[in-house]
Amino acid sequence: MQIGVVGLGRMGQIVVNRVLDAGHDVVAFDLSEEATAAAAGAGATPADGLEDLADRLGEEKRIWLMVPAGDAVDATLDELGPLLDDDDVVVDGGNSHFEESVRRAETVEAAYLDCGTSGGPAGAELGFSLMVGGPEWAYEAMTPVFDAVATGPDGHDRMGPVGSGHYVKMVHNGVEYALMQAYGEGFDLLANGRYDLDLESVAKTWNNGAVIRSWLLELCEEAFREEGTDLGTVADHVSGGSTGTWTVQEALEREVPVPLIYQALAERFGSRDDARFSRRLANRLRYGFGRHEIVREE
Ligand SMILES: NC(=O)C1=CN([C@@H]2O[C@H](COP(=O)(O)OP(=O)(O)OC[C@H]3O[C@@H](n4cnc5c(N)ncnc54)[C@H](O)[C@@H]3O)[C@@H](O)[C@H]2O)C=CC1
Ligand SMILES: O=C(CO)[C@H](O)[C@H](O)COP(=O)(O)O
Repeated sequence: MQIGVVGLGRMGQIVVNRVLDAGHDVVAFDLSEEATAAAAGAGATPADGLEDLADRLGEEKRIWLMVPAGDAVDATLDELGPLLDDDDVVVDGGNSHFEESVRRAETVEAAYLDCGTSGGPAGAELGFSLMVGGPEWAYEAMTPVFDAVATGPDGHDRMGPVGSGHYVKMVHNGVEYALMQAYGEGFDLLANGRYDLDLESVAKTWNNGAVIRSWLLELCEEAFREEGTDLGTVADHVSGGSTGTWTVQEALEREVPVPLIYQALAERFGSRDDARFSRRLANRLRYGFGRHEIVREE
C-alpha cells in the first residue's frame, strides 16, 4: 500500500517510519525541507509540495496529515482538497477540535477520518493508540496503515462517525490532565510531608504492582531520576491547555460534572502567573475583616 504523509515533525516522522517498517510505500512532504529530507533518508519518496505529493500517489490516494492542529490543517486541505475525489481518504492524526473535523469532512470530497493519536514520541517503538472517526469503508481501507502506526490491530478502532475520533481523544486528554494532577498532589504531599523520602524510589515501588501503576507514573519515576527528588530547576509553569479547555467546555455544555479535569486545567492556568491576583486579594481581605497582618512583597 502507498500513503502520503504531510507534516513530518515529532509525530509525523514516527508515522512514516512505522509505515515503512511494515513494508508500505510513503510519499512525504513537510514545509521544512530538512524534515522532508529526513523522511527521504528513512526511505520515503520526498515531494516538493502538495500537488507533487498528490501526483505521486496516483488513484485512490491515502493521505495522513500530522501537522499542528488549527490553521495548518485548513491550509493543507485548501490546497489538497481540490486534488482529491470521493475514492480518496484523508486522515487527520493531529489534535484537532472534533467540530472542526466535522466541518472539514463536509468541505472535502475525499472521505475524512479524524484520528486521535495517543502515545507521544514513545510511540516510535511501541506504536500509538488510535481513535478513529469517519466512514466505515475508509477506516477499512486504511486498516493496514492503522495496524502499522498503532501498537497493532488492537491499538486502533473506529469510534463512530466523523468527529468521534477527535472527541474521544479530547476526553482522553482531559483524563490525562486529571491523572497528572493526582500524581502531582500525591508527590507534593510526600515531598513536603513527615518523612525524608526518595521520590524516585516511591514511584518505582508503586510502578511494581501497586494499584496506581501507569505509564504516567513511570514518567514520574523518570522525572525524579533525571531531575532529582526536588525536581531541580524545573519551573512552576505548565504550558498547553487547549484540549483540556475543550473537554471542560464540552462538559459544561452537556452538564456533565468534571471537577477533577477542571481543577487540573485551572492549576495549569494559575501556574502562568507569578503573583496570583486572587491570593493577593485574599491576603489583603484578611486584614480587612480580621486585622491579620498583610504579607507584603520585599
Ligand atoms: N507531540 C505529541 O506528543 C503529540 C502530538 N499530537 C498532535 O500531532 C500533531 C503534530 O504534532 P507534533 O508532531 O508534535 O508537532 P511538530 O511541531 O513536531 O511537527 C509539526 C510538523 O508539521 C510541519 N508543518 C506545519 N505546517 C505545515 C503545512 N502547512 N504543511 C506541511 N507541513 C507543515 C512542521 O514543519 C513540522 O515539521 C499536532 O496536532 C499535535 O497536537 C498528538 C498526540 C501526541
Ligand atoms: O495529545 C497529547 C498527549 O496526549 C499531546 O502531548 C498534546 O500536545 C498535549 O497538549 P496539552 O498539554 O496542551 O493538552
